[in-house]
Amino acid sequence: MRCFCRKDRNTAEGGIRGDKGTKADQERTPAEYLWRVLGLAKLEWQLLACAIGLTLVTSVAALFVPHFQGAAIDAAIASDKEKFHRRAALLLASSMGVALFSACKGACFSLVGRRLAFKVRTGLLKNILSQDIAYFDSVNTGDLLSRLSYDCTNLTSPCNTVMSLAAQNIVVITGGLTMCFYVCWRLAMVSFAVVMPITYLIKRYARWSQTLNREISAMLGLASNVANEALGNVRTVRATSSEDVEFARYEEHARAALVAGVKDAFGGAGTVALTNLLELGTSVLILWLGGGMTMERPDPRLTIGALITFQLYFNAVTSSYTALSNCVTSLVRAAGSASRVFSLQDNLPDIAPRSGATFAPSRARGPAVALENVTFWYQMRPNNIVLRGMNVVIPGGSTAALVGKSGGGKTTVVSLLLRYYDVKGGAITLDGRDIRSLNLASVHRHVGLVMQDTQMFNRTIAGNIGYGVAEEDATEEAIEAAARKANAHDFIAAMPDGYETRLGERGIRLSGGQRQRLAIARVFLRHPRLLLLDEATSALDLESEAAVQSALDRLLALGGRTAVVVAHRLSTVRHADRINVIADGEVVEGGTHEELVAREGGVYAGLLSLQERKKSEVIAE
Ligand SMILES: Nc1ncnc2c1ncn2[C@@H]1O[C@H](COP(=O)(O)OP(=O)(O)OP(=O)(O)O)[C@@H](O)[C@H]1O
Repeated sequence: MRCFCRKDRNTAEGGIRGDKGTKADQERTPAEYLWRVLGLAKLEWQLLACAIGLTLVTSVAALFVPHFQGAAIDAAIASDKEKFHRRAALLLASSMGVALFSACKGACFSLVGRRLAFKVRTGLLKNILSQDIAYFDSVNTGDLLSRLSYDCTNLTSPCNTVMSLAAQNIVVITGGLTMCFYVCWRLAMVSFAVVMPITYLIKRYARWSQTLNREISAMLGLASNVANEALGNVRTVRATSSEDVEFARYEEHARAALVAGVKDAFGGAGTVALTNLLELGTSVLILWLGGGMTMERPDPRLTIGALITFQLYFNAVTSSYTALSNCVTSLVRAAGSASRVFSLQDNLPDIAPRSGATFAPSRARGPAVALENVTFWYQMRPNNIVLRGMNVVIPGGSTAALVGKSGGGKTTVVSLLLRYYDVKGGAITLDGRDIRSLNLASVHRHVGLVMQDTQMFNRTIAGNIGYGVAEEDATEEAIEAAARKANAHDFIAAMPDGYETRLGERGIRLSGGQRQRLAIARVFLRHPRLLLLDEATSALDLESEAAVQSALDRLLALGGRTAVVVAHRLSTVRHADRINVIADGEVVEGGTHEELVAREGGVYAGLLSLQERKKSEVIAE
């Protein structure tokens, strides 16, 4: 934790970060947390009102139990049978009332708690998904999963116990104290002197426990990240026999969480032991003083029944007080988790996905795209200027290629066109309108994307092709037609379950070329106006490349669209209307294939001859 705090906030992992930079993580006090949870609980007001009503009834009924118990004992000592039977019947009725009402009350609070947990969890995931891509560059998935599971549980689990216990115990404490003073004020004055030291002890422990629990959350987040990474890359782990290394990394973080948990457990046990000791000591004191009062002759100040009644009320008050203090402890502890959940839930992304004007490109041709003097760097590497005043003009309906050496900034241009990030200087326009003024969802509706490493979901093939397309457009026929155009139908039809075949996590049950063809089918189904192809064939072997390339050519031949093609292999962009050669974040050359080849000593001509030489070497081999 200390190392984490020492890191440069610009590039450190974790914390809340938007597209424009880091944001302060909000610290919440237990009171603020309580207020916030009550705000959420307000939405369940009918159930909550019912639960609180039942709590009051239960607590009042519980207050009568010791009274009837003491009265019955006094009647038994006085050998008054009739009075004894009446008191015993009242005792039975009040005990049965307590049992019944407390069961109903428990069910109501439990329902409120579960509904709260559901709201917090779903709200959090919704908010995580709307965060800026810059945020995902800086966090690890394990930490997010830990916030969604561990912190959400930690945050909401005290809710139902706290709300249930707080209401009940406040009634018991108020009523119990009144009854204690009513039965014997002298004994009451002596007994309640223990309250102060107990309060102090519990307060100290709660603060310490909060720090420890924040540390546990952070460590579990790190551990979960290691597990997530190791399981996601399990093939690499196996191929390099690194199971022990990954296990050791996981164990290190899990052990740190365990050590903090053990400290918390010992601290909690110590506080409970001291509190109990104080309570037991006071009980002995009550017995000693009260017993003396019952033995006074000829007029004892206290009957034996009254002493027992007092003792029962005192026990009820102290155990309610301890329960109430535990509520405070768990609230303080939950405040640590609350800050991790609510700070993320409150964070509005810098790039608002739902605001802005609707984008509607013409159906006849795709949108005109322009990069005007664009400057850009990534938040995580502010010293590495990726684009330095880049200018690219792509007329509507044309195909523009971006080529150049690795690391030049080609994929970054695609990310900016998708508005994963906002430019730091200059502007990107679609049909002359700044992309920042447009509604992001309406832009994405018209974009078809094929990346080098296509992402698939653990759903059926049909579900993957229809991903992100409105249900009415993703009919069986439309999906099959798209798959045929993408050269994917044959291999899909050869599978026993056809279009219903499940792909496994990240589409692991398909080859790279097959995944690419599904991605192309997905694009066919979307009828995009703007096509973005980022190194779509560069990770494939020659045979897969041919199948994918012919599907891509079919895609590019569709009318009414603008295309931006990023390619390593220059043969794939030969027919582009304009080829932009990018180096060090700038366009250093531009023109058609023929124009660029004709340029003596040009970068493109150099790259092309290098690639031709390599190809002929491979063929010769
Ligand atoms: N998410 C990121 N955070 C920080 N730096 C990044 C990020 N993505 C890319 N970079 C850096 O930005 C620069 C440009 O990367 P980019 O991926 O745009 O290049 P490219 O021309 O597409 O390369 P390639 O052809 O190898 O894909 C590189 O220096 C890279 O290290």
